Parts: sequence; structure tokens; C-alpha cells
Amino acid sequence: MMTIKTTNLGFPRLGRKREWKKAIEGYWNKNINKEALDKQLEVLHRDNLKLQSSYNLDSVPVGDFSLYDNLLDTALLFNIIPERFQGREIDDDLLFDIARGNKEHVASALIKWFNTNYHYIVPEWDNVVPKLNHNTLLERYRFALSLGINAHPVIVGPITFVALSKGGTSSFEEKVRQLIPLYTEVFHSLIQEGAELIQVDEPILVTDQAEVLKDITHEVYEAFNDAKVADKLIIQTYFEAADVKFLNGLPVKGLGLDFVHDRGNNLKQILAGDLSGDKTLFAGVIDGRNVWAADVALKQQLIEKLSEHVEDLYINPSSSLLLVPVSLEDETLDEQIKDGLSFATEKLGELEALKNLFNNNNATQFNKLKSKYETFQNQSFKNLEYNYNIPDQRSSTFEVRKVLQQQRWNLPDLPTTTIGSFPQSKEVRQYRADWKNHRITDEVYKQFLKDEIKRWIDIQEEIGLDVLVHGEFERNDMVEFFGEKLQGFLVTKYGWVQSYGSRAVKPPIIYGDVKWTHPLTIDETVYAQGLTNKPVKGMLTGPVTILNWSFERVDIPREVVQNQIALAINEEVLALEKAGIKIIQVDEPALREGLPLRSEFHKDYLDKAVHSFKLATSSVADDTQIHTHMCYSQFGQIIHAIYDLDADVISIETSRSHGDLIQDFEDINYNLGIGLGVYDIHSPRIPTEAEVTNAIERALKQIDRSLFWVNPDCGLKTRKEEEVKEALKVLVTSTQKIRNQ
Ligand SMILES: CN1c2c(nc(N)[nH]c2=O)NC[C@@H]1CNc1ccc(C(=O)N[C@@H](CCC(=O)N[C@@H](CCC(=O)N[C@@H](CCC(=O)O)C(=O)O)C(=O)O)C(=O)O)cc1
Ligand SMILES: N[C@@H](CCS)C(=O)O
Ligand SMILES: [Zn+2]
Repeated sequence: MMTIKTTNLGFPRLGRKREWKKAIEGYWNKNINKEALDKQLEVLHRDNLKLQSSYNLDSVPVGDFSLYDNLLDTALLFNIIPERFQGREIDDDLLFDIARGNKEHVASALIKWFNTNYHYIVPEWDNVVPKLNHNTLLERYRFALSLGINAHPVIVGPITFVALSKGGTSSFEEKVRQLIPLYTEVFHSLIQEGAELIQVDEPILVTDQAEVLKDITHEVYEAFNDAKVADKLIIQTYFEAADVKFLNGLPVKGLGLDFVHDRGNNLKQILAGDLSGDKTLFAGVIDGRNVWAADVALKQQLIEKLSEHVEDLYINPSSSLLLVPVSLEDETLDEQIKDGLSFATEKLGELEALKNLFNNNNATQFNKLKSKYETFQNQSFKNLEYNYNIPDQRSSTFEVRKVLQQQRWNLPDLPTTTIGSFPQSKEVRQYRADWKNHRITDEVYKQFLKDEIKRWIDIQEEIGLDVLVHGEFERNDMVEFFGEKLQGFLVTKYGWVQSYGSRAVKPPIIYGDVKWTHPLTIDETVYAQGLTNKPVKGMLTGPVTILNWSFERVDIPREVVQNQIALAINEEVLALEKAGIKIIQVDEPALREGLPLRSEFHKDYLDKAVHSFKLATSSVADDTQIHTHMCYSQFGQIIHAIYDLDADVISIETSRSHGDLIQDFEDINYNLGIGLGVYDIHSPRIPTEAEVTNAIERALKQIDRSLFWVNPDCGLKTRKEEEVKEALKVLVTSTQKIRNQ
């Protein structure tokens, strides 16, 4: 049996107690200076490297640590600076301004990293002059060497970098060609410093785009070969299967393939002999984006199979561990469930156990993990039940429902509303933290929530909105909150995962059958409704989003879990309706994110998503109005599925995409209620009346006026109270003026 080696593709930068977030926000808020920030981050970076190294990895990744986002780091390295920020010194303050915007300029766009809930900063090519700036990757590599750690640099590859960029007049190929000498220079510098492996992330090569990118991919890696750097490069892919034969034809040292999310297709190609003997394989055998302990016995078999076809084998997580929490160590979870879990640190332990089994014939760790896995599996958390006898179709058509709903509410022309959340102020978060830590009683916390709801109902009435919301003050997050209340979920204390910049989420863990056992949102919603004669919209998160933003079990079909969640949400929808709440919004902002990276799998995904949304929402009476909301979405590919949801009203983010998105809806003759986001909530900037009026009027040229609603792009939880009040006043005033015309 050959010797195997272990490595990693990236580690969470947040820190066990979110030290990274606290340091960076401390600097932004001017609580610490740059020197202190650098010092704190250096400690965290060093600890991350040392921790990984302590698991006997043959190589530890370096370059994954960042002050905000890796794609942004690469953009700065190659001087791809947005035009409006050009001319400034290339330093960390520039990096933060590009990521967050400043008084003068808007930030660069944030987009989901493939099918994950992590967001990267989109590089902008307008009027850029690519060149090599300060070589931060070399600096980070030297840092690892100075700690005596055997490390390999990680960088996003040129094909993926350009594919995820926007702007500029040059073609895709021209942009890539401009980058070749710059990448080459960086690779040279690293090799000179002693790098034996360089991990070049090219996840774009597992998507539908891979086919048309073959020629340029070939050209780039041949050029690296001519420059004598390719023999150190590993082309790293993840999240889907790659075309192994094609990648094998590139003159590089090795390939990184995902053997967890590849639907078996990477393995098939390896077994078919598509990888030649001179290539090193970096096999992603441990799930890098879920929290379940590996079935080590199964992994042992997988490694055995691979080793029969590969001469030089590394095993590693299937993707960067950025997508999972840092460590289980601080969690006080039910031991039975804890046995079944594995966060980033524990995953490194799984790799070490497998390595010791194969190389040293030492099965001690392996047997321990195997027995834990079996203990967890033998528990009866799941019965896979989801029998149901409820409709997945509204009983009447939209035309009939619309008349009945209008009779009930008599809403004005162009009704105004918001998306659900109001500011999660420091005070709101502090009250919740105090309540969770038993520093205040349930009564005090509940009274605070009531006061906050009342204050915001009054504000909404004063501003003149038509459909009000209670504000979501009782929620830490739109998914974690439901995870806390539904059976079958558990929530962690420190299981944070970076979502964008310094913002993190704590995805709940679905460990068993999901069930609704008691009302989730009734108290707050009914209380809010009792304070006003205007309708208050109930506010729920939909099954597709709850599933996507949780860690789901991998041994239960997704469809089963999704439908179990749908049934639970359906119970809540009916409970709200029974309590007199007849407008109910079921948010699905993650519907687009979960779309498979290969179009051949889209239909199956979308059919199941639509079915579960309809299970959750179709049981209501005709005159109950179902809303849904989506944001961060590129709608083109999923527009038909959105129509099929048959929601009475959809509110969507549009302000950043201007007219394009409205066109998508017009193209399919979308004929249901539609609320267009008329201003960008990610920016503290207050929109002008002219901007909002213009957004509404432009949309009304394409959308039937009787179907049209006016709302912000998304929830307002990250904004300050004054910003929200001012912006909503502008929204209502602009709408009223258009009504009166
Ligand atoms: C719509 N978005 C969401 C996504 N995914 C989700 N699961 N949820 C989403 O809403 N994906 C796409 C986008 C991403 N957008 C965001 C927006 C905002 C955040 C965010 O603000 N995250 C917060 C953490 C929020 C939270 O859960 N807070 C808890 C705990 C608060 C806390 O830190 N408490 C302190 C003590 C109190 C204090 O002093 O402040 C502590 O425990 O130490 C709560 O409110 O109870 C963030 O800060 O990162 C994320 C994604
Ligand atoms: N109702 C949620 C949706 C966010 S996507 C909110 O308003 O925050
Ligand atoms: Zn949203």
C-alpha cells in the first residue's frame, strides 16, 4: 500500500470566538488603531496555521487568510481596482473602502460564491492597468515559513478570477492574457522562496461555463508551463465533478477533485483511468461544507480504490473549511449528537486518523472515530416520515384570489410595504444576549420586544406605509430563529460561519425529523396586529431557504427534509391565518443560491423547490394573501420556477440590476403581484425622491399597475433607525405623488 499525504484547502478565518470579526469591526469603529489590528490578526493567523499544522498535515494552506475576501485580495494584488477608487495608495484602508463603500463612492458588488452562502467582492475591470502590486501572497507564505510550517500558497486561478469579474471593454481572453505574466511572476517568487506546491483554485471549471473556457484554460496553463512554473501548480476544483480527462491534459503537477459533491462522477473518471500516472491527486474525501462526522470506514474504502489508480495521493477536505464552524470544543451539545458532528478542526483529525491507518498501520484514532460514527447512526433521530395530506395547489386561480383579497383589504393603488426586519440595534442584540445568558427574565425580554414592536408600528403608521410588519426583533437570524423552535434542529453557541465581510451566520443543524410542535411567530405578530387597523404581514422563512442555510443530514434525501420543513411552515401559516393574520410572507432568498452548478440538474432542483414552497403555502383561504421575497438573485434561469410558486405577491431586489430584472419578468408575461425593490438597503445612503420615482415609473412601463407594489430591496436589519425612517419617508412620498398623478 502506498503512502498517503494529507493537506487542507483553506481554514475559517473567523477564529473560535469570532476574534477576526471583533478585531476588524473594532478598527472600523475606531476602537483600535491599525497597529493593534495588524497585531491581533497576526496572532489569529499564526494560531490558525499552528492549529492546522498540529494535525500533522503534510502541507498547510496559506493565502486563504484575508482581511475581507480572497477574490478582493487577488484583485488588489493585480491592480484590478474599481475606477472610482483608483489613484489611492494600495493599502488595507483601500481594501476596506472597496468592500464597504465610503462617503464618496459605492462599494463593489457582493455575489454568492458558487452555490454557497459566502459572498465575494466582484472585481471591476473598467479602465484598469493590471500590474503586480505588493506581493501579499509571498508575504503570507514567508510568515508561515517563519513559523517553521510546511505550507503551500493558495490563490484563485486566472480563469475563475476573470469569470467572476465584471466591466472593462476587453474580451475574456484578453483579460486572462493580461494576467498571465502577473500570475507567473507571483508563482516564480513563491517557487524561489521554496514553494513545492501552489494551489490554484479554479472552481469555475466545474460549472456549465467550463466547456467554452477549455481553449483559454489550455492556453493559460501552457503559458505557465513555458514559464517553467506549471510543475508546481495544482488545479483545484470543488462543489461538482470536473472533466478529469481535460484537466489531465494540462501541464500541471496535479489536480484537486471533490469526491463528496461530485455525484460519483469524479470517482467514475478516476476508475476509468482518466488521470495519468504522472499527476498528483488531491482527493477531497472529507466533506468541507457540512458538519457531519465522516463515515471513516467508507472513506477508507474510497482511499483504497483511489490508491489503485493514482501514484501520488493527498487526501483533504472537499473544499475550503471556510464554510464550516471552527471547532466543536466549546460547544455544550447533547453528547449523543456531538458524536455525529465534525467542524473544521475535527475534520483535520479525521484526515490524521486516515493517514495513520494507511501509513503507520495505527488504527487507534480511526477506530475511535468509527465507533462514534456508528453510535450516532444507531440512534433513532430520523424516521424519514413526511406523510401529508395537504394541497400543493391553491384552490382558486390568482385572478379569483386577487379580487377576494382586494375586497378584504381595499389597499390603495401601488401599495407600500417593507420586507420584514427593522434595525437589529445594539440595544436589541444586547437584550437578546442578556436574556439568553439569564441576566434578564423572560418577562423583561418579552416586554422589551413588545415596546420595540409598538414603537415601530407607530413609526410605520406615521410614515404612511400600507402593509405593516412587526419588525422581527425577536429573531437573531431568519433561519437560526426557526432552527431554535422547530423539532429536529439544534443550534450551536459558537458555530459561526462567515457570510460576507465581518458578518457571520450560525446555521442550525438538522439532526432528525423536522416537526412543528408549537407556534413560532404568533405572539409577536398578533400583538402587532392588535396595535393597528392596517394589515400586519406575517413573516416566515420558506423551506428551501431554511434547508439551504442549515447544515442538513447527508444520509437523508434533501427532498425529504425540505418537505418536512415545508409541512412545519405550513402549520405555522395556518396558525397565523387562524389567528387573523391574512397576509403572510414566506421568504425564499436562497432559492437561486441552491441552484446546482450544472444545468442538467436544474429541473429536478427547481421542481422540488417549487413543490415544497407550495406545500407550505397552498392550504390557505383564497382571500389570504401569500407573499414571498427574494434577494441577491439573478432571476433569468429561475424565472419560470418563480412564477410556478404562485405567490400572490413577490417582493424582489432590483435596485442594483436596474431594468434588466424587470425585463425577465416581462419576458414571461409574469402576471402575479410584484413588488420591486426601489432602493438599495445595503447602503447607508438615503435615496432621493427622484431616484425612487424614476424606479417606480420605469417599472410601470413594463408591469401592470394593478399588480405593482412598492418596497425596499430587502430587510432593514443592518441599517440604522434614522436611515430607515428617512428612506421609507421618501418611498411613501414618491409613491403618493405617482398615485396622485
Ligand atoms: C439575508 N442574508 C442572510 C443569509 N443567511 C442567513 N442565515 N441569514 C441572512 O439573513 N445569507 C445572505 C444574507 C447575508 N446577510 C447577512 C446580514 C447580516 C448578518 C449579521 O448581521 N450577522 C450578525 C450576527 C447576527 C446574529 O445572529 N446575532 C445574534 C448574536 C449577536 C451577538 O453577537 N451577540 C454578542 C453579544 C451582544 C452584543 O454585544 O452585540 C455575543 O454573543 O458575543 C443575535 O442577534 O442574537 C453578525 O454580527 O455577524 C449576517 C448575514
Ligand atoms: N424577512 C427578512 C428577509 C431577508 S432576505 C428580512 O426582512 O430581513
Ligand atoms: Zn432579502
